[in-house]
Amino acid sequence: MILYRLNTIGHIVKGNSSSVIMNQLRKLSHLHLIKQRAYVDGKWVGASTEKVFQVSNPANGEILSEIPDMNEKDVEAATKAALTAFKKWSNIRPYDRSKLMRNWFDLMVKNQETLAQIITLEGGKPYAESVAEVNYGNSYIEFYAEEAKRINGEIISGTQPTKQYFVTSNPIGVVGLITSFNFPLAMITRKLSAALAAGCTCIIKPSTDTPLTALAMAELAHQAGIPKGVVNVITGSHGSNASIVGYLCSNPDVKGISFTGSVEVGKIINERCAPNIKRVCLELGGNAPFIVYNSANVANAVQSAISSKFRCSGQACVAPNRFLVQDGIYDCFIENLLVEIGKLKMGDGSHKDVKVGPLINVAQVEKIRHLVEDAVSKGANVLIGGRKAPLVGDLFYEPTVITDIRETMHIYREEIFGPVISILKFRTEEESLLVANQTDLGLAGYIFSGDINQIFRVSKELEVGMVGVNEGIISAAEIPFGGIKSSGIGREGGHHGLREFLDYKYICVGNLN
Ligand SMILES: NC(=O)c1ccc[n+]([C@@H]2O[C@H](COP(=O)([O-])OP(=O)(O)OC[C@H]3O[C@@H](n4cnc5c(N)ncnc54)[C@H](O)[C@@H]3O)[C@@H](O)[C@H]2O)c1
Ligand SMILES: N[C@@H](CC=O)C(=O)O
Repeated sequence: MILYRLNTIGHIVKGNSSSVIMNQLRKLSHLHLIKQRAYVDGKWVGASTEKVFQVSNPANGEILSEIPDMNEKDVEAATKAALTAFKKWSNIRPYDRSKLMRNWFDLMVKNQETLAQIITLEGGKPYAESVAEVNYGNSYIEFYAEEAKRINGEIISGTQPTKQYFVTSNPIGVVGLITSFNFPLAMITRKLSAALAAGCTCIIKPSTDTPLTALAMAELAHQAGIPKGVVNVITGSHGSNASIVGYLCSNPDVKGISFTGSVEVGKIINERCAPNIKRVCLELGGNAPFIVYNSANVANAVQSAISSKFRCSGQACVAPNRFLVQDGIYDCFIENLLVEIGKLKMGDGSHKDVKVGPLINVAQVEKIRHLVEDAVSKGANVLIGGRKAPLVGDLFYEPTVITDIRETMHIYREEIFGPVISILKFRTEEESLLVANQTDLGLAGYIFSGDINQIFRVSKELEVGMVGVNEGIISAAEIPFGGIKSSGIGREGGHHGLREFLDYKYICVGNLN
């Protein structure tokens, strides 16, 4: 029998190894971007303790890889590397930063199929969605490679004739980028590309559930010629997250933290960063209303509901959470919705025709189960689904529609993050706004209406950072993505996203004649 082991740069080679899962490595060895090491200072490294943790495929539980379970000592090494690299990276010509980012973009495009396969393997989303994520994620690299050349200062016209005021834009320094499992590529490129363009160096801490995509991206950044120490990826198990992230938040050499994840962890990060007055950008959870008014095009509203709700099995921060449907079209909307849901095939995302993959882990499945059971116990009606799908796999939950949602139910206020459509009927526009805004969260909101006056009125009143009008997919590299209320602080994407990684410096030249 041929045995395989990892060489010092994390590639699979023939030889003896006791720590890796041989069958899986053999099966995956054609995916040359699957790594078993973290990436620090331009090198592929293990944890200082040599501890590892397993990454598995949520569709079938198969172990995909074992990767380093790092600790504070490992993060310290990454921080030192990023600090050393910052001196050079922040001072090279923006055109040179742009060129290196463009090289990275080209390699990401060239390897898009392998990247998409890795996303499906570790995250479970249907392959077509993974390809869409790679394209979407790459668009941030392309966008910010161009923006890197346009980070300009200002000359301000003053009232005092003997003084001239200048403002320069400068990178804030080393930054920690901590990301969620659900978009393992795009949530990183959205942060990393803006940070690199601004001249910052980075320590990336990908989700414990989906670190392989991040490591594959690091390999391509390495091949693109991005200098050592500029991009570092550290990995950790669920048990190590608090200490790894805690170190990044409290080390004064790390000047900013950009976090994408739950409100719960976002609050911890905000608290940990406060003593050092550290810059934070928090992209947190949502509770999006999806309001369908009587004048809406129902066919469009139904198609948009399907595409925005079932993307990543409902595990998207901007996924609609509460469907508010006006009484005049309520029956018609539901009838059409059920027909479309009946067409959705559930299964392993690597199989053709699968539209709904697994949830990421047992905790997520249990959360959905509890939310639906609580709603049903308080009077909600299940029209379709409403249960786990053990015959498909342990982490599958059936696409579900429940109606008669009330304020007392947990599902009314909490982010569902699963394939469950919860519906309320309303009569007046005033009532719809009252319900839509009755939440602490304010990420996205959707309006379906044929009345232009209503569209402007409701867009203005919705307490959210982003509004989709007659449209369920609103993300793009060039727009400011982010929320208000407890959904976060700051924006990612567009020229706005650069500001999270820049400081202004005002220079006054005085005593001029
Ligand atoms: N607003 C946005 O742009 C956006 C985008 C994607 C996801 N999200 C939100 O992310 C959440 C789902 O993602 P998730 O389950 O990966 O979130 P999460 O908060 O559990 O994890 C996010 C990151 O923090 C790490 N982490 C987990 N527990 C930690 C702890 N105690 N201390 C320090 N770090 C910890 C994780 O490993 C991961 O890297 C949802 O609420 C979703 O709405 C928001
Ligand atoms: N789906 C969002 C990320 C949140 O999950 C996006 O489109 O960027």
